[in-house]
Amino acid sequence: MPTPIPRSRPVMPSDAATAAPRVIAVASGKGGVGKTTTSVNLAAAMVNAGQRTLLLDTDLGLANVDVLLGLSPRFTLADVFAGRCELADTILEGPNGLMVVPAASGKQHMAQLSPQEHVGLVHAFSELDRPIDTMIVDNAAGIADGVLTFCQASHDVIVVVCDEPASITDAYALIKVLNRDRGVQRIQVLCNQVQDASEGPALFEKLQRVTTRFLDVTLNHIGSIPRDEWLRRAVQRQEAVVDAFPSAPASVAYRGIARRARSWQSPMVARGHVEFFVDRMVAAGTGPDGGLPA
Ligand SMILES: Nc1ncnc2c1ncn2[C@@H]1O[C@H](COP(=O)(O)OP(=O)(O)OP(=O)(O)O)[C@@H](O)[C@H]1O
Repeated sequence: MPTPIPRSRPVMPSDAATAAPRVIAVASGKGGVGKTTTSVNLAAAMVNAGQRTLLLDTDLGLANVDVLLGLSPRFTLADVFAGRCELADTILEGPNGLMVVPAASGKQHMAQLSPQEHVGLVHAFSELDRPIDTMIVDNAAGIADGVLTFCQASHDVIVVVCDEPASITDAYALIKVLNRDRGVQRIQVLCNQVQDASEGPALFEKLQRVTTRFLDVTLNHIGSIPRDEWLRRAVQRQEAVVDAFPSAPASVAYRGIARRARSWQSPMVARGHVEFFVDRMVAAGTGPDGGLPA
C-alpha cells in the first residue's frame, strides 16, 4: 500500500481564489480512442492561447503523456506517494510553458490507489504556489474507481468516442456510471477520428439517443477531430500536432474546441476551484476520513 499524500490544510475560500484552476477531466470508456492525444493537444492549444495550463497524467498504470511530449520525468506521482518528493517537484516544463505532471509508468500498485488517496492527490494541488488557469486530467480508460473519482471531482468531463460499436458501448457505460453513481449531470462529448463532416454529429446523435432514453444527463457535442495523418507524424516527433503542424486539420479542430471550452458554463460557477473537488468528493461519501472534509 503506498504512503498517502500528507493531507493539506483545510481549503479556505481565499485559497481557492488564488489557485482557481478550472479542471477538465478527459476520459473514454474504451482504450485507444484518442484520450491522451486529446488531453495533450487541448492542453497545448490552451497554453498557446495564453492560458496557464497544467496537464496531469493520472493513468497511473500505463503513463504516456511524457512520452508523447518527449519529456523525461525525474520524479513521478509514484515518488510523491512514496514520500520521496513534493508534488511541485514532479512538474515538468513542456512546450511553450505547458506544465506537465507525469504519472508512473508500469507501477502497477499506482493504479490501485484508494479513493482517499485519489482525493489526497487532487487536494494536494491546492498547495501548489504557482498560478494555474486550467488543469487537464488525462484518465485511464474504463470505469475504475479512480477514473470516476477524478471525473466526479472535475468541473467538466470530456468523453472521447470513436465511431465503432465497442467505443460507443463503453462510452455509454462510463456516462451511465458517472451519472447514476457519481451524480455527474453534464458530459462534453468529443468525437475522434471522424472521416467526414457528417460522422461526428451522427455519432453524437447515436450516443445521445440512448442516454436520453435511460439517463438523466445532458450531453454536449463539443466538436469532432478528423482522422489525420499529420497527427501520427506529430506523435513520431513526440510533439503535439497543434505545435508540430499548426495548420493540420486536427490542429484546427483542437484549437477550436480549446477556444470554445472557455465558454462552457461551469455547473458551480461561483465556487469552483479546489474547494469544488473536496465538496464533490464529500457529497459522494468518498472524502478523506470517510466523508469528512480535510
Ligand atoms: N484524430 C486522429 N487521427 C489519427 N490518429 C489518431 C487520432 N487520434 C488518435 N490517434 C492515434 O490513435 C492511437 C491511440 O491514441 P491515444 O493513445 O491518444 O488513445 P488513448 O485513448 O489515450 O489510449 P489508451 O487508453 O490506451 O491510453 C495513437 O496511435 C494516436 O496517434
